Amino acid sequence: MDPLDRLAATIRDRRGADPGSSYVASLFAKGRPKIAQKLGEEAVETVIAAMAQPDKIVSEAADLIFHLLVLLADADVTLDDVRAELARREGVSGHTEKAARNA
Ligand SMILES: N=c1c2ncn([C@@H]3O[C@H](COP(=O)(O)OP(=O)(O)OP(=O)(O)O)[C@@H](O)[C@H]3O)c2ncn1[C@@H]1O[C@H](COP(=O)(O)O)[C@@H](O)[C@H]1O
Repeated sequence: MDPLDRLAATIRDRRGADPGSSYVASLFAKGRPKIAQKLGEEAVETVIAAMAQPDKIVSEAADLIFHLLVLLADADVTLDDVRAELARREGVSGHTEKAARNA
């Protein structure tokens, strides 16, 4: 199994686990606003790394993706849902999509 799918499955399995022994369960227990806040913080940290600390980009991107997976699980959205959306967009330039939206 792809490591991302494995991580997503682990995160799903943490629903209802003990928040004292699982960081993911502690995020679920705090609720979506806290999960969304953490995702935003990790996004900002990734941006800062990109601009000023390029050696930290990989680690910050991993934190970002991890917290995105927690948010997706909390919202009952699967990686396959996201893959399907990306596949739907495949081959459509962002410029073309924007022009169609604004027409
Ligand atoms: N990939 C990760 C992962 N990446 C980052 N983190 C944690 O995410 C947290 C966020 O970083 P911060 O510096 O913002 O943490 P913090 O200051 O403690 O957070 P707050 O006090 O602000 O809530 C840290 O505690 C990291 O350890 C992760 N925690 C867990 N995983 C994976 O999730 C699995 C399940 O984890 P548990 O639920 O803890 O068993 C693990 O086996 C790992 O595979």
